Amino acid sequence: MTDKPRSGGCPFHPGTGPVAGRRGLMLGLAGGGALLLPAQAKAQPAPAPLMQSPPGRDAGAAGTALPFYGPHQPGILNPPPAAGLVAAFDVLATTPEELQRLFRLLTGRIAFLMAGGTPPAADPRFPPNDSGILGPVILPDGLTVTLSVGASIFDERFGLQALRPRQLVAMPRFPNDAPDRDWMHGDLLLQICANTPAATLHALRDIIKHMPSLLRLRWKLEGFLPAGLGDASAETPRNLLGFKDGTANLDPADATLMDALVWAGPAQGEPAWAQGGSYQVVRIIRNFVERWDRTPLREQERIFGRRREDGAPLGRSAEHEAFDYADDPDGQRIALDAHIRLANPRTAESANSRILRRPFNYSRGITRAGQLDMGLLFICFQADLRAGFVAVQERLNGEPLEEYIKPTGGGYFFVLPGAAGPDAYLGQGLFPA
Ligand SMILES: C=CC1=C(C)c2cc3[nH]c(cc4nc(cc5[nH]c(cc1n2)c(C)c5CCC(=O)O)C(CCC(=O)O)=C4C)c(C)c3C=C
Ligand SMILES: [Fe+2]
Repeated sequence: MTDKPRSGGCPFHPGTGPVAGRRGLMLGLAGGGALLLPAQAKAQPAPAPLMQSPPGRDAGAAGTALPFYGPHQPGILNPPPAAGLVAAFDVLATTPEELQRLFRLLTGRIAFLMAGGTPPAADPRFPPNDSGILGPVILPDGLTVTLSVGASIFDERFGLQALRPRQLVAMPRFPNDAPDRDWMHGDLLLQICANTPAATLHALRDIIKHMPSLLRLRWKLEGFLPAGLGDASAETPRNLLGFKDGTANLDPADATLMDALVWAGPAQGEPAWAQGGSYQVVRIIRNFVERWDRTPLREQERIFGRRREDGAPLGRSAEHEAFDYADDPDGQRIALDAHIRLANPRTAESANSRILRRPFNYSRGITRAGQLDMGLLFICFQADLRAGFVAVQERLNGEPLEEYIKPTGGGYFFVLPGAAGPDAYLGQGLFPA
């Protein structure tokens, strides 16, 4: 993580915010617990045990608070935890001033939720201050909330047309797509990730409750990973087609690589305010799992170009073995139209199209035809949308995997730069000082 934690309290609940330290952050809770908040998700000792933890939960994990303040928002470089959802909103604000108020309010809620604390008791004649689903003390549980904007926020409503990130448009339809407009686009997107679904839903409900006149939910999808990655050394999680997904991802610990391929700014021709942001692509991709489960293993592996059992590239012996296609020009080992070969042909030219993937699996009931409605909540980040996602997707168009997948929703968004400190707010650069 490149986020630098700073000291800061919640503007709504003074005294509940974290106190910054170089290596870790201590948070005092009303319930009597003391939490060690790791400043960097990797290279940190295990969080200190809590005196008060939810029954049956790993106390250390529940107490983990990730830093919110810094040049970039959280939820991009830190390893994805077990639960992640995306929620797209239409903005009900009608003036630039109301939009600014919305960004300030959102920032305050996110800073509070990520730090954790005790909501103040309310007069019982009024609605409680908190949903209560996490109990009386809100444990951060590795929560990150990442705020992005869609192209529509730059329409005529708020006078922001000249500030639109230059590649931010409504996501177009790709050849294999079956777009469902009820599950697409949005003025704002929140990506909410945590160790448990309860923590993500708690955060979503808190945010919705606190800004009823400013936001309307447009669509939402909850995702999960078989076991949260927790740290970078954890085993690569499997998708719902049974394959390890994330093996050849960019290394988020490589700051030079992140600067070149993930973080946008004037170097990519973006407006100055966008420095430290990133293009976020969300794709809801249904998997036809009934058909997949009746497909021979050899065919499944040919389609991806990797072994199902251990994720090794076909013809190699280990998941993370370095390789390219120079010794396999005719596709004897890895077919020319295998997913990994099209996605990244490993040529000098395709090096520019590498993207940071951060997908979750999803499962949302059944279709009208009585089939399982599950698949991949594909999420990726890049500094340059055309050079990144669009170039990769165009190479994938027509791939054999398409027989088993159907993209139905999602959108293009731009992750706002991080809030520098407690006096700053997300989206601040969009408004005159
Ligand atoms: C446009 C970008 C991509 C989409 C959309 C996409 C969908 C998708 N992918 C899988 C499963 C796997 N993908 C894997 C690798 C991989 N995928 C992409 C891009 C998109 N995938 C890239 C850039 C890569 C890395 C290629 C490389 O550098 O070698 C793998 C292999 C393991 C891994 O490296 O992660 C799997 C498995 C599904 C199921 C899916 C849509 C439903
Ligand atoms: Fe993929």
